[in-house]
Amino acid sequence: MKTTSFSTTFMPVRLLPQLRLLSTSLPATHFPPMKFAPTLSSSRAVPILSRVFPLRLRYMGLGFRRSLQIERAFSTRAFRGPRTGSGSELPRGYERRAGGASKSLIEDEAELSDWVSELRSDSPRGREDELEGRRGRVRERGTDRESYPMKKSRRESDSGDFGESRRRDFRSPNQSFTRNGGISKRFDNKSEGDKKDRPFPPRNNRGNSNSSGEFGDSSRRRFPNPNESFSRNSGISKRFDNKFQSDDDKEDGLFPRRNNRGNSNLKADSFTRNGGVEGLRRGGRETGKTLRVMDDTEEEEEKPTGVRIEDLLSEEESDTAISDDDGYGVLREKSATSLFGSDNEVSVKVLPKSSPGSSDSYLSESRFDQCSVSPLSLKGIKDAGYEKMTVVQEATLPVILKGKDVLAKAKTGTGKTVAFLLPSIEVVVKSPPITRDQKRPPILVLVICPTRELASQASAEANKLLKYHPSIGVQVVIGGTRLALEQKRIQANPCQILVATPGRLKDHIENTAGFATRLMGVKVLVLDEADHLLDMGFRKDIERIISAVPKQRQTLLFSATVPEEVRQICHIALKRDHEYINTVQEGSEETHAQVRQTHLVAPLDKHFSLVYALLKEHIADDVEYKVLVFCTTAMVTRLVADLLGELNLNVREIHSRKPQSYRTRVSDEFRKSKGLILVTSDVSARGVDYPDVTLVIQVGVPADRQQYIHRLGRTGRKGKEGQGILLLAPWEEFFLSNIKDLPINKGSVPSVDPDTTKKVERALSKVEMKNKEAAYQAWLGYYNSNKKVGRDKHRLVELANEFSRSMGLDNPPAIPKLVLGKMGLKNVPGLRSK
Ligand SMILES: Nc1ncnc2c1ncn2[C@@H]1O[C@H](COP(=O)(O)OP(=O)(O)OP(=O)(O)O)[C@@H](O)[C@H]1O
Repeated sequence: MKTTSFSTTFMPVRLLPQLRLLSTSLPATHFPPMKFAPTLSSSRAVPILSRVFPLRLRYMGLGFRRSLQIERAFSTRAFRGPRTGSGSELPRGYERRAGGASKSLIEDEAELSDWVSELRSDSPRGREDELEGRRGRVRERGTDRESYPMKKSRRESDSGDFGESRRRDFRSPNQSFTRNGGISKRFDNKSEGDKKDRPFPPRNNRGNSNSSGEFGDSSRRRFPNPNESFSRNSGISKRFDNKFQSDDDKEDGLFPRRNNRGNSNLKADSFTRNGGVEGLRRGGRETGKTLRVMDDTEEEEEKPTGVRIEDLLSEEESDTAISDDDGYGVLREKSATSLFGSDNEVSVKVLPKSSPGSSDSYLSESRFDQCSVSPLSLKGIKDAGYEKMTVVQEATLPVILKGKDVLAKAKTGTGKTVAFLLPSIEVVVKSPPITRDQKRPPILVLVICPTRELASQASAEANKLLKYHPSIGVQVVIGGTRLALEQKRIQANPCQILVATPGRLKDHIENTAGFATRLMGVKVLVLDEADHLLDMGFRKDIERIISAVPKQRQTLLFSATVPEEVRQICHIALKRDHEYINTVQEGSEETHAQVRQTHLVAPLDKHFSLVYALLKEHIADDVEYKVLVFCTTAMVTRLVADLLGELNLNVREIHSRKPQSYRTRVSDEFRKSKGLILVTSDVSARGVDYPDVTLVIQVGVPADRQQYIHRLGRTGRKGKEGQGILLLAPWEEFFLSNIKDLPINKGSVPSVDPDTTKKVERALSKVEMKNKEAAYQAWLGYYNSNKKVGRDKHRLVELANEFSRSMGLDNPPAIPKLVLGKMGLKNVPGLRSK
């Protein structure tokens, strides 16, 4: 193994402070003993290459690896029943380890095109959401990126923007709903009656799980009446209250004739949580770790440009491998008593494996007014419709209010945003108010989110909580708009709380006068979706941001997934004595029990028809359907949305190639709508809080286990019922080993009748050729970066051409030679170049 010593010779001067930061925060005693595997690289190209190639460090706990196989025979009925024994046999004292999925670091072709450019320009890059803004800047700066063919097609395609929505059914926009902000506190019984052997059991009796009668009257839920209008109440952030007017309202004839989802039978026990110590979610202390470069499921990848694994690791990362134990800060169990007892440390109690009745409740018995937050915040909380704390709020609030750094893990849709915002607001409340003569008032709370949607959502939630704090301002900087406009806005509207995406924030640090000074006031730094922000795609930006805020601060890291890598590197942001609060109960999965998960394995050429058939079936079952279809890349997303639009489904699309104004509009619409399908790339995978999503379909292999969990987490939020389907080709089945501890069942592939197949083929023939070409190229890029699929280039090209045929193309589209070269695919038989 070749080792190169780390040298600053090649290091840009501006990176030196970050290195200092890293080195001072890497005490040798901070990590458990580990086998040192990687070697180091000093090249400036390394961070870029490390994003280009899907390599990640893998850490593995000693001595335990879950071996339980979940291979229950699956019929479409099977997953409706209770999931006993589906992977809860974890020995005490162990936290579940993340699976060893390889992560594709090229999330979509935007990224692909950017890394192609990076290889030319050596400029740093972030991930999908950030990329779009940067592309804009790059264009402004006049680089040659425009020459990249995919960009060209994007510009062309974007021009149609929302008007391009073809013949999609826009019935929902004319409707606004009455939504009571009340919190759902019940699960609904799943009806076992009326079962058919199909992947989508009818949603009879589901009830809409809104305790205060949201849509309670089923007669009002007859959605197909496009003139029906509802009023909408709280529970939805202000920002998303804009009315969206559709341009189209066509009948597609796909709506069901029935709506069987009446009020539910309640299973209160499974939903409300006993506030006693018994009810608390706890995590066990981590034992030693072994650093590995790869896990069982991974093998050394073939690197197209001949870069070795060791070349992709930085010295900082390698250093972590030789540190010792106790690098994770304090892992303490929290109990409800800690909320109200002044300073007393809580009793430590590890819950046994999930027990009936405590499995998946997200609300605690503790009320907000029982804890020490300011009366005005309490008023805001009340108006937002929150009374009891969620489990993660109960567990983290007292610790954060004490000023401790926290790394918190809690399932999707369980209120993490309020968990970090509320105590942060309290810090502002206790700080001196901004005075008029302060030219550059300090930013006291800085919240970083990986996507624009998420940042907007967090700032909207903050505004809700700040309703009675008129002197506290929130601003959001997310890119997608011209930097100059944003500069003006943040200068004109002083704020103490800033919510930002990393790339745009970094831009402001570097280019906005006085901004860096304002950041020196930061008292609380929050990384939402922390594991994502700390992975290789964002790491450099995050390090830069951390170096721009004071060392004396409180840092909060939140996510639904905290893989070992993050535990290992969280010292980048957190103090040594931080607390790791894991509210995912020992023995319980990281996904929600009330979300039925299925995987279907079918040949690639059947996927389009299957997606259509699955959607049709779901729509027929549930008049209030609200579906997210996740695709591997932005261009594949566009293709699938085009296809479903041609098939007259009521569909929207969202991905990084859409302008921000469009993304915001579609996101708002989907948040408010029912009877709508949103086809999306991973811009919607994390954090986005769309209420009442009934089904999440993931088409093709997700980037990794975490992404699977986050995507699935768009349904089943706040304890509601939901369904997830993962559609894989046979050669993608390897991914299942990464999620084998989750309660996912094998589904029987529905048969697609010849008429449907023909209908889909006809619809595909109407999809624009350039969109198919772009999808093909993007598909190739995505799977090329997957270390399993991309390893065998010949096979990869065969599969890509299968994908091309599945789009109805006789010949695979030609790809620019330059792109093929950068993908390491030059001269691979079966590819056409231009
Ligand atoms: N105490 C509470 N009581 C009831 N509802 C709450 C409470 N706190 C937050 N919520 C609501 O729960 C929903 C989910 O919250 P949030 O989006 O913060 O979840 P999350 O845990 O961050 O999810 P994800 O992991 O997907 O990012 C939101 O609609 C929010 O308004």
